[in-house]
Amino acid sequence: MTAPTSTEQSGRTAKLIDGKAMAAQMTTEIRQQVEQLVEQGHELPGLAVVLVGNDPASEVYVKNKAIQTHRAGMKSFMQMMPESTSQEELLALIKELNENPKVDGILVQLPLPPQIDAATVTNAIHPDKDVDGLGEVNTGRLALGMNNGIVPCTPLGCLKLLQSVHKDMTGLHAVIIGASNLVGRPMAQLLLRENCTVTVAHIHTREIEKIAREADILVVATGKAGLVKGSWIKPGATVIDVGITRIQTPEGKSRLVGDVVFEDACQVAGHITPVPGGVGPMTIACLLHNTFLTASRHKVNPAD
Ligand SMILES: Nc1nc(=O)c2c([nH]1)NC[C@@H]1CN(c3ccc(C(=O)N[C@@H](CCC(=O)O)C(=O)O)cc3)C=[N+]21
Repeated sequence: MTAPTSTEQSGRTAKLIDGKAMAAQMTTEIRQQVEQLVEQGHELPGLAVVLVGNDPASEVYVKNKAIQTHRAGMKSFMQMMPESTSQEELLALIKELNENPKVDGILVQLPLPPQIDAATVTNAIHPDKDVDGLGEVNTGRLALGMNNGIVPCTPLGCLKLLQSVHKDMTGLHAVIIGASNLVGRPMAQLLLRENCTVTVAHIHTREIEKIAREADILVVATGKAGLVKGSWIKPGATVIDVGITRIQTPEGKSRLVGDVVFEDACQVAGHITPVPGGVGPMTIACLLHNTFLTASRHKVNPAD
């Protein structure tokens, strides 16, 4: 890459990390693996997605997951439940899905209505069908550095995006902004496993801008649109933007933005993921990957 000269006006220096293309490639590979499994006489892998309530954004995501599941040649089971569903009713459904041999993976779309405790529900999913990797067993395996667990989809997608830029992350300083169970914490575990020096910054962190600027790898997962400005980024850093917020434009339309001010960050970063087209599609591709993984374990090595 040639360095931009001072005469270049809006010299976008950052290279885009194309999550959409990587996800499409992964989906094609999974489809081929599914075909091999079927040729060996096994049934199609099946993914059950449970949606409670009718949040329009969640409905879009869940439908998208079903479309991608079919694209990978796998079976999808959609379970829509009303907003008023009790925790007992949801737990009863999960028990049924745990026992159903056609179901290899179970995902309960978050967030859940207030009468339902997300942790209780997540832990009710059998660890071998926990394709979100959010239950205690798979969380524990990741924390212990074991490689027989299921890794949560979004952090796994972020890792694959990072690996497309960095062959070896040993010794790099990775700063993660956001400490959620869904993204920040498992991301920290994965980057530790890659021999990074890991800092997790969160809502109580002091001098967060200064810490962010020390990052060779900056993963932002706060859900706060435009939190990270260009000035927060070390020149040449790799930036992974996990946030997705739908905002209204002055023209009365809506568009998706990330947690990073994209245009500004492009002037400073070395590599950056766009929103949309970055982490989102990789999250779904990793869900398909996890479903294929659990299906192979159920079907090919049922004793393991
Ligand atoms: N149990 C559970 N597991 C999840 O993995 C989970 C969840 N609950 N609840 C909600 C979040 C959100 N999430 C997304 C996945 C894909 C896109 C995605 O494909 N985004 C596209 C744009 C989609 C659009 O146009 O709206 C993109 O970024 O290019 C976005 C968001 C998974 N989540």
